[in-house]
Amino acid sequence: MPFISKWSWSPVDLVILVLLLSCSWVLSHGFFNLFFHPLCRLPGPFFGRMSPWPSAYHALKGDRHIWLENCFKKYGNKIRVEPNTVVFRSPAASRDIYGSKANVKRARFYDALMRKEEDRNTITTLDNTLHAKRRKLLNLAFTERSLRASTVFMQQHIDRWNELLVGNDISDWSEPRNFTDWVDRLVFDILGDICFGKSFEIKEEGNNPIREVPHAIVKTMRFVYTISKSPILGLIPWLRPRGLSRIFNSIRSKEIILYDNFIASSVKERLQREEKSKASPSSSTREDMFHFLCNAEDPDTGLPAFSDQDINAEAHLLLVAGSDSTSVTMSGLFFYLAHYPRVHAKLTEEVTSTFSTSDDIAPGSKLSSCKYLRACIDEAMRISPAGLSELPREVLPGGIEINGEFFPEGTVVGTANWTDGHNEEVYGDPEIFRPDRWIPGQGNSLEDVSFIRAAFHPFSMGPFNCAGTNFALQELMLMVAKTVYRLDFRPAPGFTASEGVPRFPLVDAYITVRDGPVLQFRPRSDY
Ligand code: HEM
Repeated sequence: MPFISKWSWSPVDLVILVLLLSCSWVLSHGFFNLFFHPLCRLPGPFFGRMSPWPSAYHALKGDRHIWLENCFKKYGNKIRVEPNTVVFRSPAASRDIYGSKANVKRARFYDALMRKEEDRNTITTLDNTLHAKRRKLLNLAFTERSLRASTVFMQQHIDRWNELLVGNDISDWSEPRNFTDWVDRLVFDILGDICFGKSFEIKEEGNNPIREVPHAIVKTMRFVYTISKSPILGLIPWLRPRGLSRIFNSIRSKEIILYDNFIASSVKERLQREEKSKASPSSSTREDMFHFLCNAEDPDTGLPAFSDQDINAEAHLLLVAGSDSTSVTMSGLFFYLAHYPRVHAKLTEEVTSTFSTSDDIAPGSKLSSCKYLRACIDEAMRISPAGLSELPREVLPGGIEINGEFFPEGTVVGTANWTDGHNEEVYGDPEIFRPDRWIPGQGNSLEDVSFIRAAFHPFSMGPFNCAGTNFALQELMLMVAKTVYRLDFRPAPGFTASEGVPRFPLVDAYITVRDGPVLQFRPRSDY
């Protein structure tokens, strides 16, 4: 066959051919994205409009939120940061995208959060109807009754944590404490107790391999976030049953394996206890979140709403969604309190004048009357938000109007908590930690406060908003009030923020990654 021998390829020829084909694919796609894509007229960084790689690069670096901020400065309040993604910085756009009537669903990004199909839970259910059904059932774990039942566990953990923060020598400042690590442990223990009726006990001294789990979650999220911003995203659902799940499984760190096993065994144990208490109704039932999930019934069939596999998947969601978000708010708040002594003093004054002892601090009208405490928490969620970049939503058939402009089906849209919270047009002095901005009469009119409140959505809004909002706010109010009542704290020597306006450094990985502040604690002198 002279024809074939004439056309035989050497390995070098093949490599060159593959390279040429790849280059022409990338260039023709880039060319299309720049000049013929339906969004081609929108402003944004040149390479971002051409391909998703700049976005993936900043996701890898962890500074995607800062990149968005710089793009807004350069191109205005609407930017095309990826060929098919438009991010906005305006309160009206937030309402259009996340409001209850928005014609959107969660974007494919959420698919990347699952290792395998069986891990699908409420946040990764992309179909709106299925999500609504699942969310209605998940809400059963967040009723007033379950919140009340969880209060006592929260208080016990916080009381113990305060003791540990001070250490043995109460007459002097404690050893320097990396507050992020310490608060991660507290929040994990509370969630373990409330979700499974079993605390992880990682805040206690001694060896506990689960203690590494919060770090392992961060590592996993940084990896997943980069993948989710790369062109590989679209292939994930196809690749998952074709080997990707196996690869993800095999590269799990030992801490994540340990954590997965821990959740699986806790879920199993907790299910058995629930069965037992059903069998002997006279025994006391622990009304943790798990109890409500186990007993949820599908309204259509009357059968248990969640399979054991579903409960396992929801348990993972509750632990990740409930831990990092609360923890970053605490770390941000304590960083700013340590660097703004007047704010710290005003907060302490409010809490100590409201309660006669730290043990009296409990949910109720007195705690709700602490307006400055709530303002400090809001200010922390504005300046160090949980989730820095956009929560991506995909436009459904029929398109959507955002700020009066039409966007077609398939466009990915969003607003980013970090750039929203640092918007000078809304906050005037966004770099300053100023809780007073949330309280009318402290140099602000009622209109000023209503204006910023209307632009502030730390828990998102609409059908995909945070299921744990009330739980999180109660937990935060208790943790902050008890800690400032009992303890004094300061930046450890050598750990004060450098010159200029202090800013708590944050890394974007869909969740907010943080480190520090490094603080020292001691009992308050008049405590
Ligand atoms: C300061 C604390 C918290 C903040 C700022 C926060 C914020 C958020 C946000 C912005 C979302 C939407 C995420 C997205 O669409 O990608 C969300 C979802 C969620 N959060 Fe929270 N969260 C906090 C604490 C908690 C806690 C303590 C729990 C539970 C124990 C929780 C459970 C959930 C769940 C289950 C979802 C998914 C809801 C759904 O898909 O329908 N969160 N949270």
